[in-house]
Amino acid sequence: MAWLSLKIEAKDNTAELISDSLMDIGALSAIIEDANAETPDEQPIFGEPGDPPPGIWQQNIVSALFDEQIIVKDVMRSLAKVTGLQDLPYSTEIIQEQDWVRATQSQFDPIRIRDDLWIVPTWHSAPNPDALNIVLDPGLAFGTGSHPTTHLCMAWLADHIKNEDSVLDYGCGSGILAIAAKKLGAAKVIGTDIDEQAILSSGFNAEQNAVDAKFHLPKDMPEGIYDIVVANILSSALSVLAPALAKSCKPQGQIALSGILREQTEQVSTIYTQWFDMHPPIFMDSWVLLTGTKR
Ligand SMILES: C[S@@+](CC[C@H](N)C(=O)[O-])C[C@H]1O[C@@H](n2cnc3c(N)ncnc32)[C@H](O)[C@@H]1O
Repeated sequence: MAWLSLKIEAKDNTAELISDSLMDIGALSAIIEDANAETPDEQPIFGEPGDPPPGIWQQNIVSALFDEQIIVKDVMRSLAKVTGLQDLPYSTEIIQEQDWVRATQSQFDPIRIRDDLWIVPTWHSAPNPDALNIVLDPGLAFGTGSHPTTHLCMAWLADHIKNEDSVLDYGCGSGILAIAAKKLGAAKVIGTDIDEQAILSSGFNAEQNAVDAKFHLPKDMPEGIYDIVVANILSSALSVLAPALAKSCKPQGQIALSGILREQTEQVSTIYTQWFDMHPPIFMDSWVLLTGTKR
């Protein structure tokens, strides 16, 4: 058995119309991807809950899967009729049946943060069984460890957590940073996220790693003040949350902030300087980690 993959180039204001229309025409699936993915022009979009729908990139590829027997010219003709869009550039490819589970799993290898700290998908054996291994399945919540911001936060936690520290993970996603914090020796770890799915995933992942960390929606958070506050959220949220995050950090405690693009370094750092002595930024690809000590 084989399928036909049809890829259509689309501008930002037509991608969704094309994708929906392809499903109406009989596609088995249709997805929208950044046409500049994995190039320097890639546009990072997190799609945070509560944001206006970020939707779509400026240049998109709409990828649809059809039965191999489909006549592509007919599909393109129907698409033009339904959408009013003529002469859309497209390409096709025949996809042979494969073991989809294995194909998906093969995209996720263990991720090395340091020699002694790894993120290991559940179906892999640990490359270094003596390391601190965080066992994680790529799930619905953000935080598989492959993103530079997660990597930056985790490496920083590994260098700074002391036994008996209390840690707040603000925007916990999959719970990866909270779990790392606990495995690195923190005495008490709490995570929060506005996304209910993230709270569920975090709890599940903590259990899978046999660590005791608690996760709550912001409205259910117990009062608390922490030695370390880590927040890997977008800079807009970090700016709004600054007074609350500062209040959650003990005097002489540390804050670690990421989700910030290089060009936003100055802007975010200036806000946090009100409460923290900020340290030199640490960069990875287009991203930055900002850290500071509470005065
Ligand atoms: C970039 S992910 C980080 C996930 C994980 N901590 C990591 O480092 O990989 C950001 C998370 O912050 C959450 N988030 C966004 N805005 C928030 C807010 N105002 N309060 C709490 N969580 C928020 C999102 O739902 C998302 O799960």
